[in-house]
Amino acid sequence: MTVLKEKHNKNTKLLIQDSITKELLTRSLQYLKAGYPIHFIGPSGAGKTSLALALAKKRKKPVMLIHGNHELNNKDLIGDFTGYKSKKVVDNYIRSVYKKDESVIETWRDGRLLEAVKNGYTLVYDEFTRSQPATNNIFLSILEEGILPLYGSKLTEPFVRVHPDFAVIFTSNPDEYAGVYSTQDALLDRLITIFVDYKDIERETTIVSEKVDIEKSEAKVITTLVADLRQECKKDTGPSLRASLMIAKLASEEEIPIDGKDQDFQRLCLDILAHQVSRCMESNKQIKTAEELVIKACENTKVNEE
Ligand SMILES: Nc1ncnc2c1ncn2[C@@H]1O[C@H](COP(=O)(O)OP(=O)(O)OP(=O)(O)O)[C@@H](O)[C@H]1O
Repeated sequence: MTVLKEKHNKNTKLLIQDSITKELLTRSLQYLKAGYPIHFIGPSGAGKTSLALALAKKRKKPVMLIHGNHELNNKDLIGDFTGYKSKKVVDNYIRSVYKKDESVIETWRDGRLLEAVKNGYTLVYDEFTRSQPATNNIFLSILEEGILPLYGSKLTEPFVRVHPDFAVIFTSNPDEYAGVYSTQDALLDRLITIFVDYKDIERETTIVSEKVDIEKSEAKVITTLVADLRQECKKDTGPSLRASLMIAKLASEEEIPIDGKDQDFQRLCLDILAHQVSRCMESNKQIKTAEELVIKACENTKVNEE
């Protein structure tokens, strides 16, 4: 017999604002208001993008989102000619007179950065160090001179003035992460860089229990287990809050008991955590060692009713 549990639809997109997060958002908003760009840097899954989006929302201006990647170029940022529009008028109203007027014009589409700069939007440039430093150079003129140069765009005006309401929030992973470029000092020098680290177990537990339909004591089992495994990894690597949220969501939806001794729960933890933990291992039996660590961490868990 299946017992149907009543599930509440929790908002998985919601940013849980504990006092530390609230204070950080308030400070950052003040810096933005004073005209300084914010840069959240920290390990994967620490909550930088969520913070950046929540901060952008607080400005109550339209938000433009750009994701860094090594193929991003000035055409994506400034804009490009997308094709041609032609117009032909043939006038043969009087039979003895034949008049033909033909014109072809190129059609231009603004890039995301140009649109944000012109209209005073809040730009969230997520993982900006995944774009090539040369691409990001354009931000030097925006932040220093308050202009967006229209390099190589064939447009008649050489630059666009930055709208006074324009603001930018960057996020990035530290330099040692795979696939990121080091940022030019000149750009970093113009940003207020705030380190966003993993949260402690209490804060992660509150987030997991607020976002997923499980008890706080159950959320704590998961976040403690994940934090224990994170200890096995070097600084800034290892499983994050994202892994805790995945385990909690799947256990809740699949009705898997949150019990470290339960085989289904162990299987779920292995699937979500073992590969990530194995990447931190130096032994030549990485995956096996990681799996053993995950099972050990599961078996060490205890549910305390709160
Ligand atoms: N304060 C919070 N409240 C609710 N959820 C949060 C909070 N902080 C982080 N999360 C959740 O944790 C997960 C990871 O957050 P996010 O994507 O913002 O991390 P990130 O630091 O940008 O990671 P990456 O560097 O991998 O892009 C997301 O599912 C996000 O919803």
